[in-house]
Amino acid sequence: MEREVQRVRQAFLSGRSRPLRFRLQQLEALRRMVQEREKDILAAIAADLCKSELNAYSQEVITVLGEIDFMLENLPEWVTAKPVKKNLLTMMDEAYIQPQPLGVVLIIGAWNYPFVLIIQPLIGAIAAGNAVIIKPSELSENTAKIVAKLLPQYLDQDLYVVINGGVEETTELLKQRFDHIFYTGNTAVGKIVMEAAAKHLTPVTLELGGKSPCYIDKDCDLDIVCRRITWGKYMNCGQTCIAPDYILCEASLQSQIVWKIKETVKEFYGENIKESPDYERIINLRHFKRILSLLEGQKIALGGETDEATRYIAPTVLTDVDPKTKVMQEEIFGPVLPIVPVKNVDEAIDFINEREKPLALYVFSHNHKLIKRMIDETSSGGVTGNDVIMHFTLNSFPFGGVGSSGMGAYHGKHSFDTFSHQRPCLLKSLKREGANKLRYPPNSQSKVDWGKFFLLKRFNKEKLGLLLFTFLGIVAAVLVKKYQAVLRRKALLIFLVVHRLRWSSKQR
Ligand SMILES: NC(=O)c1ccc[n+]([C@@H]2O[C@H](COP(=O)([O-])OP(=O)(O)OC[C@H]3O[C@@H](n4cnc5c(N)ncnc54)[C@H](O)[C@@H]3O)[C@@H](O)[C@H]2O)c1
Ligand SMILES: CCCCCCCCCCCCCCCCCC=O
Repeated sequence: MEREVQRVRQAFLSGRSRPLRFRLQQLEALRRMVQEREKDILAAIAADLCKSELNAYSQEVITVLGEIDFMLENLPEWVTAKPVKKNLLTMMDEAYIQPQPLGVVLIIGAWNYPFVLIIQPLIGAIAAGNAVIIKPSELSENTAKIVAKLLPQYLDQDLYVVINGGVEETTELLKQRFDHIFYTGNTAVGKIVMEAAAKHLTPVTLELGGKSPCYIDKDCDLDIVCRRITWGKYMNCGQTCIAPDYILCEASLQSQIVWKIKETVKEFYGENIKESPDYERIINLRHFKRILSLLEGQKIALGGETDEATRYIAPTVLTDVDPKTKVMQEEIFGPVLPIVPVKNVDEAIDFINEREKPLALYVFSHNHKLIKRMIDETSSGGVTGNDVIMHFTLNSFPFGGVGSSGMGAYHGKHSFDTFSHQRPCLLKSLKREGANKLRYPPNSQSKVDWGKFFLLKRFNKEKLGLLLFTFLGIVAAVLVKKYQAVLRRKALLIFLVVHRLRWSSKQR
């Protein structure tokens, strides 16, 4: 493992991942890989999650292709150094911020969207000029294998490396030194990753999970609300990090919600859900049993049917759920939707704020003010009002959690920033040493006063104009009387002294 990381580091140190042309070419090659090997990729995702290829394409491949195109379009501007505002002490210097790659990045992916969750951060890491080691989830083994097979056929083989394996391999990998670790998965392992990273002071991005609440106000169109919630909750069989985890609403709305979700389930998946190509299965037996244990002692208002052999759990709704029960203590990550009755929006806000900060928050209402209030008075990674999931699709948004749902963010420019160091660069001349005497010892009150003037004085536009005018006058004088260098310095000095004295007297 150590040798593999060393090999990738050597490749990074060769400098070839840095030029813009190279980054664009690698991103184009990645796009070619996705387009040319689409069938293999979709078959792998389909095998891992019992997912139709159409769904695999719309949930994973579209996002990846969109992200590559967005990077290709914007990268030339993002890599360009950006000049910054200067102060009086640096006004003659060059000052800019230059984004630079961090070095060798480790990307650890989760199984639930096994392709997009490793390829989307990879796109950002390549765009920012890094070398990358990718560790796909071992639970989605078909996708892990196809990615390990295809990437070396399209990308630089020493800069971008896939390492497959389980907990043992990841643990070994985490002992190595990286320049950034990007982890997607559950919060408990997130802590393990952060602890390992701390040993090398490696920065981390943690894309974690949590219980994402969904508040339904009585002032709304329940038909539409329930259709949108049904889509986001049962997509990928509930195994989506930003799926609505539970509903908060007034008790009287529960029966209508159950009825409307029931009707929508029929509309989406037909009479026989098991036969629907659009309804997936639980990833493995451990998760299947974990989800079943959440149903114990609950009032099942819809669904509840299961089949262990195929790891099928029907779209399920629980009503009158007690917040102290197990289903409300952990992230469900399955097709089970508890409804917790609350008296009103105040109680819903308190309920959310008494718990860990979620990855997503959803609120449905015709009342725009109520939605705004919910946003202002709670915290979560992201919010969608009157819909679910959709904020994930907008690559101008930073996607990530807050508090126990994660730290850092990615997508679009935010990925580029996550994998870049914003390096401040100040380029001075070896001339004009006279001005520097101010900061050299021995110090004196007069020097401190000058320092205050240079660093604290704010020039408004008028004064800056006057300064520029004087400066141009001096330059003109210099041109005419080249030999009168002494005079030029004196003129500047007089101007500055007058200004400083006026400023000091105003301060007193
Ligand atoms: N925020 C997001 O973008 C996002 C996306 C998807 C999933 N998630 C969250 O991830 C969770 C589901 O994923 P998961 O955690 O079951 O995925 P997982 O089991 O695939 O684990 C994630 C990664 O962690 C590694 N790992 C597991 N145990 C480890 C250990 N002890 N030490 C080191 N590495 C270890 C795995 O090899 C894998 O690569 C949910 O909580 C979900 O909300 C978050
Ligand atoms: C048939 C055309 C469909 C058009 C696409 C519609 C948008 C689909 C959005 C799917 C988003 C998938 C969410 C992935 C979340 C991954 C992170 C958490 O697990």
